[in-house]
Amino acid sequence: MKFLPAIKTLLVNYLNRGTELYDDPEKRHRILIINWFGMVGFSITFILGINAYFQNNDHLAIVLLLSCVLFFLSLLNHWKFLKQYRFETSATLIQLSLLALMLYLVYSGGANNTGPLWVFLVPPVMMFFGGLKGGLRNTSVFITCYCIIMFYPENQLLEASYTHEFKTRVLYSLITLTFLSGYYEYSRHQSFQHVKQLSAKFEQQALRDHLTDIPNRRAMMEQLNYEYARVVRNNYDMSILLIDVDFFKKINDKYGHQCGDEVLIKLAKSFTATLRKQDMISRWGGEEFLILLPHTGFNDAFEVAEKIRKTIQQNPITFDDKTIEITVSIGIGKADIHHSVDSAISQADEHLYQAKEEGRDSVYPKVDKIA
Ligand SMILES: Nc1nc2c(ncn2[C@@H]2O[C@H](COP(=O)(O)OP(=O)(O)OP(=O)(O)O)[C@@H](O)[C@H]2O)c(=O)[nH]1
Repeated sequence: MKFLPAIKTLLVNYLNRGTELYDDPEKRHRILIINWFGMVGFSITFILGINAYFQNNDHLAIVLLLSCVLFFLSLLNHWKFLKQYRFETSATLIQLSLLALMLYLVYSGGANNTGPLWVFLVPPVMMFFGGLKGGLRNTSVFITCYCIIMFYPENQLLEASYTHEFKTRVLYSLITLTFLSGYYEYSRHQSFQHVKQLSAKFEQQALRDHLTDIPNRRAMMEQLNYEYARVVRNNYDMSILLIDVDFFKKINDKYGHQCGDEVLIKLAKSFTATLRKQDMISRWGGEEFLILLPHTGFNDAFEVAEKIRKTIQQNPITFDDKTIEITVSIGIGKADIHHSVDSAISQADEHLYQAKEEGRDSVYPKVDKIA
């Protein structure tokens, strides 16, 4: 029994082969199905083919072993083209092999006239591979072919012989199963879409600050690293502004925490309105905001910072009929091929400290202090 976990790992690894190449869950699902059905189809047709051979049912043995080869080829093609997403061809090949095999079993009766019992595989497998639309289309084509073979006048298209009741019962069951499989596929798709939307929403929420509804620190770190990769590639500058609200504790103490929250929301809006489209603002933490200015050197960053400082200073915030004078201090940091994102953040932090030391309502360094 010790080998059971090893077999399980082997099977899971086999089934997931190639799924790691894609992020899209739909593609991963399709790869999983091809791996799974390719293996099941290959094994079953191989075993039944050998069995038919030993029972001297040569025709059936040939058809089954031929299908087995087709399943194997589709798997080979699938693995070969995994990275190019050309495994659609494999999916089509598997479906065609299955449909042809099923029609042959209906026509010939298979082993002791039990062949038509396999046709119940068709609706679920077609839905798995083709989704609701493709599955319904392929199953309808199959049912039409089934009807032509089974109900052609005087059984001229049949090698086996079945009773009329048997043919119709199989047909009714097949149609019922088609509806059930279709409904199952529809619900699966709906739940899948729902989960996808939810996870996109959560992902979005995880990157936004709940209070101000601007990107949070995590989102900013992602963007800083993304932007820095471009800085290194193209050898240009980028600047960051670290903004801190002056004496914010006093606002909370004097007007209450709710007012403090409102001030932060309005400040976030004001910063956003002042910036260019390509700039990005984030709530860095508490009463601190960090702005990313791509493609911007110290001089231009200073101008932007001054504009922000003056706008805040000249536009007091109103809350419950009270007018609250606000000022901010801003530290500038610069990243280039020699200075990483982390060093730019530390620099902005030091400069913010200098701006506070200068008496607040200030930007540091000043243009004239920039070498
Ligand atoms: N209302 C509100 N207050 C916050 C929030 N986050 C942080 N604060 C408050 O912000 C205040 C920051 O105070 P300090 O770090 O002492 O700084 P300051 O009063 O702004 O003084 P300086 O930075 O030196 O000008 C603290 O009282 C925090 O409780 C928030 O989301 N909402």
